[in-house]
Amino acid sequence: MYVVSTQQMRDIDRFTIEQIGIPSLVLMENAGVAVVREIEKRWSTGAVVVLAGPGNNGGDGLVIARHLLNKRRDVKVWIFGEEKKRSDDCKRQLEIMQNCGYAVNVWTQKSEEAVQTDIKQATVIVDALLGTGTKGELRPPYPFILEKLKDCPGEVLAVDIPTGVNSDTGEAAQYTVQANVTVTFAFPKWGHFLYPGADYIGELVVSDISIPLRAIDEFLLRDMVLTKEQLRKELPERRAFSHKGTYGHALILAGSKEMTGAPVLSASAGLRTGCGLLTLAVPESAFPIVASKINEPVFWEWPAEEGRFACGSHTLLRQRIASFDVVAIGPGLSTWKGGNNWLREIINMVDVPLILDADALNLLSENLSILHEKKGQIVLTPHPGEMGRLCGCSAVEIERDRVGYARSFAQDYEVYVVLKGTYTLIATPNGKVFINTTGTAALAKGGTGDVLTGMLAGMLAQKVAQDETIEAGIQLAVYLHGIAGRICSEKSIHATLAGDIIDNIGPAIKSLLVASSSPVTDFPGN
Ligand SMILES: NC(=O)C1=CN([C@@H]2O[C@H](COP(=O)(O)OP(=O)(O)OC[C@H]3O[C@@H](n4cnc5c(N)ncnc54)[C@H](OP(=O)(O)O)[C@@H]3O)[C@@H](O)[C@H]2O)[C@H](O)CC1
Ligand SMILES: [K+]
Repeated sequence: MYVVSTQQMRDIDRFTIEQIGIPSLVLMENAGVAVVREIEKRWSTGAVVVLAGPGNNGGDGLVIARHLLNKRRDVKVWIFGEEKKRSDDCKRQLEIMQNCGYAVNVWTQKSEEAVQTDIKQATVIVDALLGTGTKGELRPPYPFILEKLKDCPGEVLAVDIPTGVNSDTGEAAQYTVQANVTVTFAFPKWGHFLYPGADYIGELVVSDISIPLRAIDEFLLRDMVLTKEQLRKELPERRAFSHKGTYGHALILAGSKEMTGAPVLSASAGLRTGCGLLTLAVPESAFPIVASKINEPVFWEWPAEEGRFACGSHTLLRQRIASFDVVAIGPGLSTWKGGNNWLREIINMVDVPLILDADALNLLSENLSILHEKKGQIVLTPHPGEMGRLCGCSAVEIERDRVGYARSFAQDYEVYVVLKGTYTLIATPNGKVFINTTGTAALAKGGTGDVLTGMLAGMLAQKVAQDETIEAGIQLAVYLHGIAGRICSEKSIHATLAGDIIDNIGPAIKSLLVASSSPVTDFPGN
């Protein structure tokens, strides 16, 4: 499913109206009807209050009110903002309401009590105050109204985006509507997925409003939200007549004397994700402990220096490199003086996909230019702190513009960037960004990153062995990691361990194969 910026959505609207010939009022009618469908599905009885602003978001609200009144629902409508500021389509909708004989209350300072009473009595409040046209902190009277919404007993449905959330950056105003459900139109906007705004969205429903498929090519849409429907087709096949060689051979370089758990987590996750063979290289001083914890990988005792990978030991790798379909480096590695050179030799040698995680990213950040010496594709999996070190800024700055940092880094260095977070981003060397929404707070624990690295290695090994491109493999691993986390969180969001995620990779893969009735499927170009 494509995700768009506010400007892209505006351009697509204009194209649909001017070039395709669908009048703006038809788009608005479709938007309103789509919201009514969701209201009827969730709240088939009870009083409704529609709060409408002066722009087209308010216009949508008036359409919603009209259709609900046509169904004889108990609806109170309030319109806010100065009369002279009303958009043309909002004015049209007001006239239509009058022609239908339906009352619309116009907000004035004196209406405070009446609005408050209506809000208190409502089963559902429709927030059609401001949508994608919002700029900056909310001006009066909106803060007052939103303050009242905080204590309302009913639920809130936001039209397009909750009032107060910036639809591009996800910034939230001091007063922001906390929605239970947000119904957006045609395509989700970036602000639906970026923190803190994403926390105000509730369930997200994307509804078709007659935007034509042609708009996708016309505006070169390329950024996407990962969906089950799309990824299901990408899952590597498991054929009856096959053997372990069919599903690829992954090499993971991980661990140090002090960190013996990370290699185990990564290797188990890789094998559970389905690769045929996995070789786990660990420094020889860590080998006895690691080997006592896991049976399935092939082990490789790497010469050690002070309990971590010894420098100057690459000849061994050079001799064996051709047997691997993917290489992952990083979990539990630790950092050391000269480590950047150690990594540089590997980057120079490996011509299959190379995943760099954790301390491999920290070693890399000492001298990023080694990325230009790469022979194959590189996948970096930073969390915001590691991304900050790579970009020379703080994690806070990264979080302020996750999409921008991930996209430009991936393009500048021609690598894939998997920027971890509640909604993990995947940025590609050619400038696309994918967003994954399957994350859960259960994953906010040490070791889950090691699991993701293993899953990436396991999935990419299969893709490479089957001569497929790695982009979908990266998407699948990230998506399934989140689903496995979600399955764990059904038991306990607090108590989930990284190992539990591994145990649920199987159920996660299985769930991908089950068709869902996800509401975020009703959009063009899926
Ligand atoms: N394809 C679609 O997605 C369709 C979407 N529709 C709906 O249209 C809105 C966008 O409508 P627009 O008229 O562009 O903008 P809004 O209604 O969101 O808001 C404009 C008014 O809000 C005022 N405003 C802006 N910022 C603030 C603020 N911080 N405080 C108070 N008031 C604010 C603004 O006033 P200005 O003085 O700033 O100009 C405007 O009065 C979209 O979200 C969808 O819901 C279409 O209906 C169908 C197609
Ligand atoms: K809104």
